[in-house]
Amino acid sequence: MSAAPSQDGWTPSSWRTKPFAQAVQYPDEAELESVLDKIKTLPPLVTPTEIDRLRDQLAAVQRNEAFLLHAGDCAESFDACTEANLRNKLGLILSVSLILIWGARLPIVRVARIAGQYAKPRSAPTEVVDIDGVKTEVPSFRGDNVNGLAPTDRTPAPQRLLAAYFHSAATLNHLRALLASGFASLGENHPSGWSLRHVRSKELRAEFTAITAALADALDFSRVIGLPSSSSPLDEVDFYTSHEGLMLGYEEALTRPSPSSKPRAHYNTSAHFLWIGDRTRQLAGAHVEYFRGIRNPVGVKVGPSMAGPELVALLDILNPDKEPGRITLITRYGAAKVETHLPPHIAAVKASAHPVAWVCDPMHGNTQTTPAGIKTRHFSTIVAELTASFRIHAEHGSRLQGTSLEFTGELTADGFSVTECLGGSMGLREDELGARYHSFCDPRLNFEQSLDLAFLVSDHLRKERSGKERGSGVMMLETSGRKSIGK
Ligand SMILES: O=C[C@H](O)[C@H](O)COP(=O)(O)O
Ligand SMILES: C=C(OP(=O)(O)O)C(=O)O
Ligand SMILES: [Mn+2]
Repeated sequence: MSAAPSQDGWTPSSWRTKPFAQAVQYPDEAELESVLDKIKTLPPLVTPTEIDRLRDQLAAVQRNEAFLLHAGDCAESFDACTEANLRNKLGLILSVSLILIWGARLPIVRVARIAGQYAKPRSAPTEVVDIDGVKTEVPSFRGDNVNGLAPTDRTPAPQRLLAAYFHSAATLNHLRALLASGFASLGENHPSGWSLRHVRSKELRAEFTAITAALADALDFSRVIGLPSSSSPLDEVDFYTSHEGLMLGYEEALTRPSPSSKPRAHYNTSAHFLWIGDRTRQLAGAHVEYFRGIRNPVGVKVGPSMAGPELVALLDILNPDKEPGRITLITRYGAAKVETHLPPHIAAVKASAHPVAWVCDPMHGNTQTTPAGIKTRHFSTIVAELTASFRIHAEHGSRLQGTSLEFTGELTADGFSVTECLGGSMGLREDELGARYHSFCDPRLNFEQSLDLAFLVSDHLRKERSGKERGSGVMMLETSGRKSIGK
């Protein structure tokens, strides 16, 4: 167990005296406190040992010895917590990480937005919806742990926090069981659960199969010549969970002192990694106060409204001891703004000598609404921000060390992927968005689009490794996806 940094005045509840952005107003505060008291008695979902291991691995990301894949749903829902969905989601994150390993020849640190990603900050506190033909203003949907998606179910209900705990526990239990049963194995037990049976593109299937076959071959070769190795880069796979730390009452209830460290360190045991959203990162606010005291590695969303000095002030509060592995900066400016905002942020952080992992979230700055009122993102814009981020880091003597994506491996019963983002190799069109739009909040890349993106990033990392790319040109900017991966 690692030593705790000094925490002057911090307690798991010291956030309660600070201004709270995106606050949820419960009609019955006493009921809320009684639900939180119950959660305080429930067992932790993850352990300090796992959390410390992730922090060490993120320190390796900061040293460019690993690459971070942070990905999953914008908002999980209780109803989507099914065996099929969890297999498909785990399958996608493992597939994408294999593709990245192939190109980068680096370990991929997998941190999923799963097993607790239920709360959503919103741009507007209310929205106008149609209820029985009448335009009615109702509170916005804030995620399954706050209120219901149905317009008539928008009153925040404390019992939903308890339901979130149990859905997180069920999710985590199933993921751990799948991984312990060889779900990630590339060997003979390779389950079809994360094969690409449903992917209709022959090209995608062939590329992925070639990679897994080559990896299996390499592993076989190491075995024959007697190198110690596991049977797969994904055996005994490290897989971590994360969510936005928004509902601080819930986070406090799962914040537990580690028995073995002196002074006592507090761990948020609801997930390995938590992040502060772009809407709740006020220096004097409740979220920053809470986050500064926990030992977990912390993500910070960095949007276009963040000023350089403010970013450094935030780092000073969250990581006063400049501890490696503690802070991951997740930049999300939008393709049109990255050029303006990323360079000064790189310069400010460099000058401060704060160790950080730089990660690009190419999703949240690139949301658009179609004329039909559907929230979507275009694959090409996502690629554009990611491309620019790789290049800008290289031009400024820095390095992009990971990516944060909203994607899902979720399939319909008849084996079709969701239709929420435009473009990609399947060339998804605006008039097709309605077909299988299942997201409760932001549009996610579907299985095929996620593989498209993985091949692009993998190819970039491969070229960079072999010295063919020096940070310019990088990934191609096609609206319809990739050409073919490099050999
Ligand atoms: O996931 C991020 C935010 O919660 C989301 O983008 C907000 O969406 P909104 O602008 O529709 O409120
Ligand atoms: C709310 C999110 O993003 P941001 O805070 O960057 O808008 C998110 O990642 O779901
Ligand atoms: Mn989102």
